[in-house]
Amino acid sequence: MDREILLKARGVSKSFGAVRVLHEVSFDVHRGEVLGILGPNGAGKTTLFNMISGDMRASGGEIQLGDTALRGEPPFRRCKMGIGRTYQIPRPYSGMTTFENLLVAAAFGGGRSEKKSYAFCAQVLRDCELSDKANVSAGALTLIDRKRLELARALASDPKLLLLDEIAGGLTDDESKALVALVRRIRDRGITIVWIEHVLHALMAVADRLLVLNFGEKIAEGVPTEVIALPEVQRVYMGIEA
Ligand SMILES: Nc1ncnc2c1ncn2[C@@H]1O[C@H](COP(=O)(O)OP(=O)(O)OP(=O)(O)O)[C@@H](O)[C@H]1O
Repeated sequence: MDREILLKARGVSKSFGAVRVLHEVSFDVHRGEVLGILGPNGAGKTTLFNMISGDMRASGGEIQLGDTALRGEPPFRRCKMGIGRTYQIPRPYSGMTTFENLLVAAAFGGGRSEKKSYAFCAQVLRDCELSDKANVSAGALTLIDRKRLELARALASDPKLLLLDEIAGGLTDDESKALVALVRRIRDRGITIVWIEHVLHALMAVADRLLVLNFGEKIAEGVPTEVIALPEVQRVYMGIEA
């Protein structure tokens, strides 16, 4: 695998008042990989995404995309720099059609003429198997299609780095397999992915490496099969006493 570092996080911390939710978390994301993030509820996973996307300001530490420090950059600038993300609670414009939602996201990511945006969004729709829902109002989509749309919206901003926040929950086995196949296709197109997911088998099917958080601290990082076999990971994540 190419070991070039696309995202570098060093000592990232976040507190809400006296409550510390992330403590000195450091890791690298290599270009072209899928890094899975595991951790029990409240471990700080989404907060970590908020630090990367700029939705929240870190209390300490540094994050770099390539050679560029992200400190002080607002979310829309980070999006234009190539960071796309999904949200645990999807945020489509429900009154707009699927295609219109993508056009808005593409305009936010920027850099394309209107004509090129149309062609690009049509391609993203095809990739995400949503072409036949292009003119359906986002509010009327089924769960799997809402998840596809959330992913498609992030892709429409043309990211180098895609942050996926729990997109596999609540799906049937077949739907979750289809989602895993889609994540693989996105990775194969050269987009680097960080995926927070509780659905372990989905994550294990595609992640190149895993990082585990517990109480805001990194407790493990490495090859997925080795990481999930660690006694501490078994204890905190799977509730298994070693
Ligand atoms: N805006 C906020 N104000 C205060 N506390 C917050 C805020 N956002 C998150 N927290 C707290 O920070 C901790 C970490 O939350 P976070 O959502 O990052 O966890 P998570 O690992 O993503 O959990 P889950 O798997 O349940 O989504 C939790 O205790 C949460 O209550």
